[in-house]
Amino acid sequence: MSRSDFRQARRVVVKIGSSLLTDGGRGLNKPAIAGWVAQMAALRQQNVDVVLVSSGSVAEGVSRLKLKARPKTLHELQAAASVGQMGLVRCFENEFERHALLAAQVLLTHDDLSDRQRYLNARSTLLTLLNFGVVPVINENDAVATEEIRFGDNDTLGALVANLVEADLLIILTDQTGLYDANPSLNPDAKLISEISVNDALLDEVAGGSISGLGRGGMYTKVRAARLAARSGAATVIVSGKIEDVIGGVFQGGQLGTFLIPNLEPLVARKQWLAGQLQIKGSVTLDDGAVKILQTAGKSLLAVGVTAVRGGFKRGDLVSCRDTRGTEIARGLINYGAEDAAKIVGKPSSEFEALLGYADEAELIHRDNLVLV
Ligand SMILES: Nc1ncnc2c1ncn2[C@@H]1O[C@H](COP(=O)(O)OP(=O)(O)O)[C@@H](O)[C@H]1O
Ligand SMILES: N[C@@H](CCC(=O)OP(=O)(O)O)C(=O)O
Repeated sequence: MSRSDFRQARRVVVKIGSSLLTDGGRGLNKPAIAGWVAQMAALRQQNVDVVLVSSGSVAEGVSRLKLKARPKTLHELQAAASVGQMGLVRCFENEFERHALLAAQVLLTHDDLSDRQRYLNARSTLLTLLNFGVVPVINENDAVATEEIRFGDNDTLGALVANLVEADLLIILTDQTGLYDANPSLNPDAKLISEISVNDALLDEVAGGSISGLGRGGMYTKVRAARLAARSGAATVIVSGKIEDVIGGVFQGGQLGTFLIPNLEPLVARKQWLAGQLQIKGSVTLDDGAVKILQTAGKSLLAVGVTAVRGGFKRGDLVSCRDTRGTEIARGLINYGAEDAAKIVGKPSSEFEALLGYADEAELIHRDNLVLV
């Protein structure tokens, strides 16, 4: 993969760090935010889906509450984040509105992405927002995220969101030009790394922590995020948010910041990621027509093509799709639990509501969540 491929990206996650957003802790940098929003709006104009992961709630809360320093206790941090998040969303909403775009606040905790059912729910919500042309503005749900369930840094959250929505590109905007071969805040001779494979062991040596006291992870969590994002095939660029039209420049393949090259093609990566995610919890038997459609047309699996259901799986679990001889054809994340799936097999989605009393997705397994074996 090379930078010129970024132009083909259909879905981009932009992550903006605390120190940038709050201008080194001096309160929200509104002119800069206006600039990034304009750049994201330009991507939307080109029909590229944009998801924003924005930090800054704690830093903005500290500034609004006029605290002298970032609080140390968790409850004070949570209170500061709650105050600051108001400022963040107000600012983003105003700015997106100028470009006739709707934004949506989505606050996530680690649990939301590790629990299969909530993972699927979060995914459906985000994809639905993107279908509506809305820009989701995501942050960690700091008010309730206790130590055990924290992502802690938004680089990790950005990468998990990139996995969740299967983004092609993760752009991490920070206060440095990119990743250097040593921390440039401490070493004036440090040199910028323009491109490097996410697998390169050098990364483990050069990526240090944050020293500003505003951000949390430094380059260490950004490198880890790039590796996580690469698991579903996304490329990552770590770049300064201060460069003019930085988002557009990266998207056009400009030599900006550090490009962390994913090690696998998106499709292969996605397949491995899905397969490696979980244990198989059950199986569904497909009729010959459904087998053919899955194998040749890359379509979603509909209940109408399923003849039987086995196992005690829940919504969001990984199930194996087998032909009538029992040979595995594909595996994927199923949208209905075993009990409900058994009620709708062989039926068109128009009958789901009458059969179940509710209707969720029209597909039993969406093609994005399905990999051929
Ligand atoms: N090798 C490196 N190259 C660049 N910056 C580094 C490196 N190692 C550590 N850093 C630190 O990482 C910081 C950026 O991360 P962080 O403060 O968490 O910002 P953000 O809020 O954008 O996530 C830089 O300001 C720098 O001090
Ligand atoms: N959720 C926290 C962000 C954590 C954080 O500081 O992240 P980052 O600046 O990206 O290293 C907040 O909004 O303040």
